[in-house]
Amino acid sequence: MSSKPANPLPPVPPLPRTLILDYRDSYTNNLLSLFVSLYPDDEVRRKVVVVQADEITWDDLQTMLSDLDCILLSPGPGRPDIPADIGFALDLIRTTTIPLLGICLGMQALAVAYGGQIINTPDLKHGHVIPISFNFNPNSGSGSRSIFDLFPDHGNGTSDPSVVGQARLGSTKMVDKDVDVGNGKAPFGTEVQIEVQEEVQKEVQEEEVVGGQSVGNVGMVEMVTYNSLTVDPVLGFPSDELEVIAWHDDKRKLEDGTVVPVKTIQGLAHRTKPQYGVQFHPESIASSSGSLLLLSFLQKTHEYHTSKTLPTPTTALRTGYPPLTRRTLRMSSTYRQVEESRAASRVGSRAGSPGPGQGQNHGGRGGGRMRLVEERIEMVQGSAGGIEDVNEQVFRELTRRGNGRAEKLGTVWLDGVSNRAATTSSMSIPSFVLSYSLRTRTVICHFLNPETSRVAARRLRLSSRPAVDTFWKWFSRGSVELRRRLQDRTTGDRGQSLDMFARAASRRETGDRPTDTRWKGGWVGWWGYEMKEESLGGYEARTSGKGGEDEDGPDACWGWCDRILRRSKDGSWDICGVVDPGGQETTSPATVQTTEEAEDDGMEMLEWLESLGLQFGASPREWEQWLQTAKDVVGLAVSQRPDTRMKDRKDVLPAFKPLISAEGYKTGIEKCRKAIYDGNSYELTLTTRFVASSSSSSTRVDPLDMYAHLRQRNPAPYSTFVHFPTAGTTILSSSPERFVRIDADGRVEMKPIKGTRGRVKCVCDRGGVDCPGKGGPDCATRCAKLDDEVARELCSNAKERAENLMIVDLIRSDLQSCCSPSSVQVPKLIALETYESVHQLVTTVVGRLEQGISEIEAVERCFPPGSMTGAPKLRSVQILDDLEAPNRRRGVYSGALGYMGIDGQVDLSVVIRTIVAEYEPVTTDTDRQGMQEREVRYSLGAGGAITWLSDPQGEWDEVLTKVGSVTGSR
Ligand SMILES: C=C(O[C@@H]1C=C(C(=O)O)C=C[C@H]1O)C(=O)O
Ligand SMILES: NC(=O)CC[C@H](N)C(=O)O
Repeated sequence: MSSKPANPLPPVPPLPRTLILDYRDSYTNNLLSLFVSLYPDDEVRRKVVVVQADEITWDDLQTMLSDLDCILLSPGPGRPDIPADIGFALDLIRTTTIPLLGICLGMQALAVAYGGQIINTPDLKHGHVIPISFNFNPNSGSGSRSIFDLFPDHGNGTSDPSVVGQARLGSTKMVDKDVDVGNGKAPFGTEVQIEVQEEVQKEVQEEEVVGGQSVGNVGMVEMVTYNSLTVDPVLGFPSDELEVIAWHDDKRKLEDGTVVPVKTIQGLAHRTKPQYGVQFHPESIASSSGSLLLLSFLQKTHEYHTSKTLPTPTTALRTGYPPLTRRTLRMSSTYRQVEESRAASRVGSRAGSPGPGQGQNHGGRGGGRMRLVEERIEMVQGSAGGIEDVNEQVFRELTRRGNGRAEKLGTVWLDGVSNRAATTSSMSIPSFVLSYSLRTRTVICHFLNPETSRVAARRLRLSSRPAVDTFWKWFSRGSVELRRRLQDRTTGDRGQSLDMFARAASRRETGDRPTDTRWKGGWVGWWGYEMKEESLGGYEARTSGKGGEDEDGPDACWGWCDRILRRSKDGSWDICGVVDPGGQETTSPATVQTTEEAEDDGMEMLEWLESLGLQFGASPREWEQWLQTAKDVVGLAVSQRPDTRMKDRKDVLPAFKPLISAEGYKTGIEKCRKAIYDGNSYELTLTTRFVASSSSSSTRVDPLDMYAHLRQRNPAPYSTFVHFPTAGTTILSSSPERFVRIDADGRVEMKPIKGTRGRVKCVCDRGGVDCPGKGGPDCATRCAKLDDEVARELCSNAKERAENLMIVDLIRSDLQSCCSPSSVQVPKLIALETYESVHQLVTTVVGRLEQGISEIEAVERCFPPGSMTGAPKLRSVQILDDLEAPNRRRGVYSGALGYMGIDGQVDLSVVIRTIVAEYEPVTTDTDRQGMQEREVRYSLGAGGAITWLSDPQGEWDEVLTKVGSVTGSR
């Protein structure tokens, strides 16, 4: 093969005003990536708008039409012949005159609008890259009915089929024969079809052998498909109206088992109107030449608007198109959010939309004068135990010294453990804890009454306007406002004041990476899976799915941690946190109401917390005390002999039992496959839970002992211990999966995992009789080799790669809703990562926050984690709500756990491989004594992504492997 340089990009027309109607597909926003490959971000933001199809009416659309130059109909779940799925699209297709491009569901709608029928595609394969053959017109330009005219290497007289595969924008093969396919004369799916297909294949082969000039009009390109349904090429195919311009050589299994070749329609064009459709997904990260397809459509759009036959006003657009009007832009929820946030930040010190009373109390209690401070303790790891054991000792010692605060309000340990390298570890005791219940729309704040040192609780009902005020929005506004108060810091009289904001601001301009990305204090806690009710557009909560009373733990819970003890990778320790030079030691009891009954309404977060007498930073004296405590704690721990309890940790975990049987889970898998077959989902992350209770164990085990066991036997990058007794919840996590990390300068990174294999481990030294390497002197080497083979198989497994790709495309689309469009990139696609007990396929997706979007809003827009839902997210989540034991919530499992720092940094894991301990909340001193007696319910969620190709037994085994990585039972 020669190495001719890629074709230059064909001329790009002025960007027409484009409406993308989103049918709640989780990929639609990726179309923006195609636009920004051709036009600058700013222009795309002004001229391209994504609107949820179910949020506008046919009448709304009529009023928008004069503001639009072309329309894209997105992919989506469901069927184009079901009105509830497709809305007014069929009317739109039949009546509109402006250019229109339908993608997947959108193309199917094009066919149905003109009388076509929808059937199941013969060979369901979601997320696979398949070859697409297409027609093109060598003399493209007006009159051509194909939107493949620009595909390499066509139209510039340099067509050399032997090199086209290396062209910049994708791999394409050309043949030199004009084959008459699918234009109505030789309908698809017939005997003739098969002959045609063979003929095409022969031509392709001959062409490759001969390697001569391509003058013909059939090309090939590789694209990703996500469809279960397809346009029937034979029955009712509206050949008077539509022409087939692309197809895939597929196969269909007949009832007698024989497999026959068939073609599936992959591209359509209207014979007279500027309307086109493609069945594949040009916007997928694994599709090639998607931008060329869009460019071709936009060229056709421009040709249409500059055509002499059209009325004058349209012809006048020859030189460019105006931006969309604000009214049209406001139909997009992303636009509205960005606009609101920007307006709010222009108002001055206000963060989000000001709520009632916000800002009235800002001058109080040291507001605006807080500083981030960091001080080294200079204590390096001692000789006792391994480095990780020292961490544990420090944590235990810190808990003991918490003056009862740890016992009453809780402890957090952002651990992160690795067997391979030393990691950082951060510990803290919250000064107050917020928990939120979706059912009552109430936030409860637990804190210590400074007079009595007892736990006090105050409730706040969010305003009665759920659409306007969600916990996400309330919390985001308050947190942004809190962050603002750090901005005017001056350097402290002692210690190093971290001028995070000055640096972050300059980094935004220079693009440098922040140097210190460690946690510096702020919120630690979790977003439970059910918080999707307030984050996922279009979601309708099941009324019966809220669980019984005993299941009613908080849906989100965040503890404020302003004093942190941290260990660096080199083993040294430091303290870090927020200091409020004007802060006071005690709060005037007169300002604090501590009764459970007191309930506030609709106040903004800061205003409310301050009315309770709470502070966000330590006073200088408290900071001194903190430094002393930290020194003592670390000093003692590093000099101590290892705690003997650490030595023998066998069997500290209770025996977990599955909530449903293997058969029950497999029935769920079949239901998932049915939903996929029907076109309602492409992939569903089906989960279940394994449960245990303290009453079922013979001896009561302290959750911290359990966690200590877990961090040793299954070290994971997101190992975390969060203990919030007032919320009745303790979390023991060994999650390997990053949900989202956001740097202080707005860089976002998500790392979805899909594809799991248990590792092969030599167990000879543990007296294993059934060692996979069969024992003997070379057993360890044999096991390592087997382990390698397992990893290799995983990496090349088409089904696992497809599972990963589907989530990656979904996550790219999630990020497109909060990041600037051209910043969303995939630096690492489907890479192997190996952990203590499993191999995983992991992808890295990055972006940069759109100005005006806060980090918590970004988390909200991506929540719940796509790897726990499947795709498309909304429809899949609704299906899973019904499938997974309808009376149970997923709770903490499947949500996000970690920190949201005061400096704007966020690091959250996906809550998997995690034990959640739940009990009656401990809120009074009497209760606390009773805690030893109270029953603790432990649960461990596990599941996996189900696709059409799933094997039920294999999937159940995968669930057991995941559970086993936590319990050690496998
Ligand atoms: C559902 C779980 O894991 C999810 C599913 C995975 C898979 O299907 O391979 C991998 C990681 C997680 O995103 C779980 O661990 O419970
Ligand atoms: N990605 C899509 O748009 C899918 C369309 C349709 N639901 C199908 O399964 O065929």
